[in-house]
Amino acid sequence: MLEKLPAIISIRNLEKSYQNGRIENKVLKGIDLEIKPGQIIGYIGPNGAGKSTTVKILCGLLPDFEGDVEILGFDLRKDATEIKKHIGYIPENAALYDTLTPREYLQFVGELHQINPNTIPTKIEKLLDLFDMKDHADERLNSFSKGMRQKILIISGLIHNPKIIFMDEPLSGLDANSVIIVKEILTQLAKEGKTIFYSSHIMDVVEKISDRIILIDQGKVVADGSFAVLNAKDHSGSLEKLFTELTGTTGHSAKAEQIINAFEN
Ligand SMILES: Nc1ncnc2c1ncn2[C@@H]1O[C@H](COP(=O)(O)OP(=O)(O)OP(=O)(O)O)[C@@H](O)[C@H]1O
Repeated sequence: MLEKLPAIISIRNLEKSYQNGRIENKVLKGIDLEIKPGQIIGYIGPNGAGKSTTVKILCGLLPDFEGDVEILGFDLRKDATEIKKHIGYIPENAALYDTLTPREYLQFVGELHQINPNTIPTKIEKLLDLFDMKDHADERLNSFSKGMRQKILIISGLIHNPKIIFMDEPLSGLDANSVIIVKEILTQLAKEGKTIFYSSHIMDVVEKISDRIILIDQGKVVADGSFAVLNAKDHSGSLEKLFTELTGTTGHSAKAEQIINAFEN
């Protein structure tokens, strides 16, 4: 069934380099992916693997890349503005307008997305209530904790009902109840046909919510499949173990001991 659906995101030979002075740092070294609609894609990899770079490219924030990307049938190079209408981006941290209140900020974001201004307040009210933020609706954002800011960021990424939601470590700073709510929201959104591209280091969440897990290391895809399929190949038992086996970072207790020794001696 899923095989027959056209890809909602199609990535061919994606490459990206950063120039650090005279030195070129090639971060993505040929990523090929076809992503079908209505799935939660867990995008994982070690620090510096190129996850945020991929997400930023797909959201049209880094136009300088090699390869071809099509999103919703639009060419990312030519039609980034059209694509941006249909996607939501929830980064780990983002600059919010600190002097605004959540109500003002979300109204502004809603209007940028050209939602009918009369319907935005009802939407905001509902979303703030769901995230337990109603009591803070008229306080300035500069007084908010990290988790409270993250909730506003999540709402602002979803307010225009995007078809594809890109999330880069979105649970950062959220308390246990909020994490459960966001996990539930993502599952529901995928059931409604939304596609979620979810990049994170929190392995147990990725393992639980993802229909498909893509592991990248040093700019290349090193594993791709559902957890059940990947686990059947590897028999690691958990995504965390699979991650460490495939990215070659074992011997953690010896490393911890070396670090402690380095401080003590
Ligand atoms: N603006 C930039 N200028 C130069 N180099 C960059 C820039 N952004 C990222 N890099 C480099 O690109 C590589 C990949 O970074 P990226 O943020 O995509 O990794 P990541 O997989 O998201 O890592 P993490 O898990 O630590 O967030 C790193 O080596 C990083 O130093």
